[in-house]
Amino acid sequence: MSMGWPSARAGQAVGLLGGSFDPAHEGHLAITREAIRRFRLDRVWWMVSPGNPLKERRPAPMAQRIAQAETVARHPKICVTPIETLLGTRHTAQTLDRLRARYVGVDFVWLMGADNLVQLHEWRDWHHIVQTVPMGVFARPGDRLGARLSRAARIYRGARLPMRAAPLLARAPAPAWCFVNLPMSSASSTAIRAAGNWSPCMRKLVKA
Ligand SMILES: Nc1ncnc2c1ncn2[C@@H]1O[C@H](COP(=O)(O)OP(=O)(O)OP(=O)(O)O)[C@@H](O)[C@H]1O
Ligand SMILES: O=C(O)c1ccc[n+]([C@@H]2O[C@H](COP(=O)([O-])O)[C@@H](O)[C@H]2O)c1
Repeated sequence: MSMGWPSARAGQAVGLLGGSFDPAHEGHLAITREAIRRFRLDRVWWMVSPGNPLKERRPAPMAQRIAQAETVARHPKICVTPIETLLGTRHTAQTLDRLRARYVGVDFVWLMGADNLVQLHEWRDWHHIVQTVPMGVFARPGDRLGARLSRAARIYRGARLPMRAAPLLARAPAPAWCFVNLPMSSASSTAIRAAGNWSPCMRKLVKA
């Protein structure tokens, strides 16, 4: 398990999938594979969050979520990282500012599911986020319409790129975003927790 700083060179395009990963699942992997292919990304960092500022529930311990996410991230371009813990940040706007200062010349793309576009206007400094990083948004069951009608989508409708321009997203000046209509995955951490599947999966990991 790598708990250090992930590597990236100037000129590379790096997707950032921030999340609780409590636990990680096939939905995370599916959107990451699509992002790599459609946005021509060199790497995707799964940024395992110390805790979503809008969620009251405390997630499982960081080391446990990282270890489990690494078993799901079966792709040579995915790096699972606790980088927000290293940076000492929790809000995405601040994380992005720190990453840009540390990884000069790297083109970052923010990746998220449609459920997060629906509530993006509740995030701290959300206009700053949209205006400084291109974003790839992925359809999620139940959230497609809500995402289309969301405040962020309406305010920034002029910055939406058509799918045929997806290969240019990482190099596009913000604001710029793409909505990806992929075969949707109904996987969710909430469903896994509700089914009580987190603990058995960790027991297997501990034994291995
Ligand atoms: N099945 C999915 N389809 C599209 N996007 C997804 C899917 N699962 C997760 N995501 C996106 O991945 C990011 C990280 O998600 P997160 O770790 O919170 O998982 P989650 O399944 O949404 O968790 P929870 O159910 O606890 O809210 C978010 O931007 C989320 O929208
Ligand atoms: O910055 C904020 O205000 C903010 C509010 C809600 C969520 N986020 C980020 O959105 C990402 C997805 O969160 P989650 O819990 O849906 O996996 C994760 O990186 C969070 O830190 C960020």
